[in-house]
Amino acid sequence: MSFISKRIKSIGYAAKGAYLLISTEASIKVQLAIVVIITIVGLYFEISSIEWIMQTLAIGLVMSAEGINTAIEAIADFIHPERHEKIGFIKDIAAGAVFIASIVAVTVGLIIYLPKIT
Ligand SMILES: Nc1ncnc2c1ncn2[C@@H]1O[C@H](COP(=O)(O)OP(=O)(O)OP(=O)(O)O)[C@@H](O)[C@H]1O
Repeated sequence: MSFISKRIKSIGYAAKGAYLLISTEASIKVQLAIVVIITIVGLYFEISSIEWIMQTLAIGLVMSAEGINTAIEAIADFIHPERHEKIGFIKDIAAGAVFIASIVAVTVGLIIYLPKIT
């Protein structure tokens, strides 16, 4: 198989993964709803290109972290379905990464919108 067709196949698997994430993970569905709301808010306040870029990066950061967290949870449950202190620790730090990304995203949102509503 050529380099190009291999890469195209990989993009197909990745797109399938994104679909699986959106169709199975409740937290990603909530984040997608937030994407729709924040996009409407951005259009309403006519935010600048830089603000759109910051907002898009913040959302992408959270959703990517959530996807990786979901994958880590799935691996943990697959390799060790029973409760174990180490599995709890691994899941907690993976969730911690999503928490940090979410704080960054909220901070970006506050920097963009607080001056517009005060
Ligand atoms: N096998 C386990 N052993 C020890 N602690 C666990 C185990 N599974 C989960 N936990 C604890 O429960 C928390 C929640 O884990 P869980 O896998 O249910 O994730 P979640 O955030 O509820 O995600 P989701 O709703 O997508 O499944 C973990 O962060 C960890 O503290």
